[in-house]
Amino acid sequence: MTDHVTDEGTPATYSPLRVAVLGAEGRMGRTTCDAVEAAAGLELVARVTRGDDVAQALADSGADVAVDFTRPDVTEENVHAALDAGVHVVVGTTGWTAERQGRVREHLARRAAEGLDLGVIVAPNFGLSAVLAMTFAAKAARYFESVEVIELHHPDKLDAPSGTATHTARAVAAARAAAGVAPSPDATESGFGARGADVDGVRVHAVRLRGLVAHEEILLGNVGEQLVIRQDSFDRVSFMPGVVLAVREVGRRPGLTVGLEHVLDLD
Ligand SMILES: NC(=O)c1ccc[n+]([C@@H]2O[C@H](COP(=O)([O-])OP(=O)(O)OC[C@H]3O[C@@H](n4cnc5c(N)ncnc54)[C@H](O)[C@@H]3O)[C@@H](O)[C@H]2O)c1
Ligand SMILES: O=C(O)C1=N[C@H](C(=O)O)CCC1
Repeated sequence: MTDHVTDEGTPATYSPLRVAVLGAEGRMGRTTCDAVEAAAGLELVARVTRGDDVAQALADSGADVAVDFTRPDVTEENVHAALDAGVHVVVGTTGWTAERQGRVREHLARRAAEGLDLGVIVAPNFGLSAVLAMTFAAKAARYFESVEVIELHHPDKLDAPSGTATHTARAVAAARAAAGVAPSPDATESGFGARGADVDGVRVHAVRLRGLVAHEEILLGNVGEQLVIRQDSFDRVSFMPGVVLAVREVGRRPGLTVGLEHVLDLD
């Protein structure tokens, strides 16, 4: 494992950071391969696709960092394979429950006890507009009586609600709980299916529509006023500066980091 990068992403002593992309034939995987190939100081050493042996591919390529854009049902297995191979991991795939995060923390602790400090960054959204929207929403949440989240995505998406909306709702709920704010008022007695998912007490609504990529609105309401925070990713290239930043940073951050806001020092 080598230490390769400066803040600018320019190698101090030139030795490119070797990157493997898992899910390389998917929508995000293809875009990530292009971004890695275009980024200073990064070298794309493996395009790992479904059916490949992840551990073998990482070993054969000598990767320093694996980037996972696969599926919610395989991403945890890929992370454990990468940690076994001594490779840092950047994860964009969704589906990271508290239990999954806990198992990865335990695995990282075992590796650290063996003398290998590895980093894993899990980010439900690498888009700057999305990370800022979540951060602003969490800051605003304590000042409003009501808050609900609407996420809007392309119809080929496998999971609902989105990882971004789940992360947003959890952050909003935590901020309101810390401030002692009561749950959003809701007199609903029937038709609960129309009220969306309940994420830590925050209602989250999922729209799937052809033509969309990834979008989120956080609605905050008081008597006589409303604040709407909205972000739109119109193109998957919007995620790439965040992905490249995480790839450069992950080796400097041992342990599990959940959310790009921590890497951007927005927390
Ligand atoms: N964090 C973010 O900013 C962000 C942005 C967009 C999408 N996502 C998430 O990324 C994930 C992928 O999204 P997508 O639109 O690229 O999906 P996709 O279906 O286009 O691509 C997933 C790819 O992974 C491959 N795959 C499946 N199992 C695999 C395995 N075991 N090893 C290697 N490859 C495997 C599939 O064959 C497919 O090519 C989703 O969970 C999505 O929600 C996150
Ligand atoms: O296209 C997707 O799928 C996306 N998934 C992430 C989520 O679930 O939040 C991020 C946005 C795009």
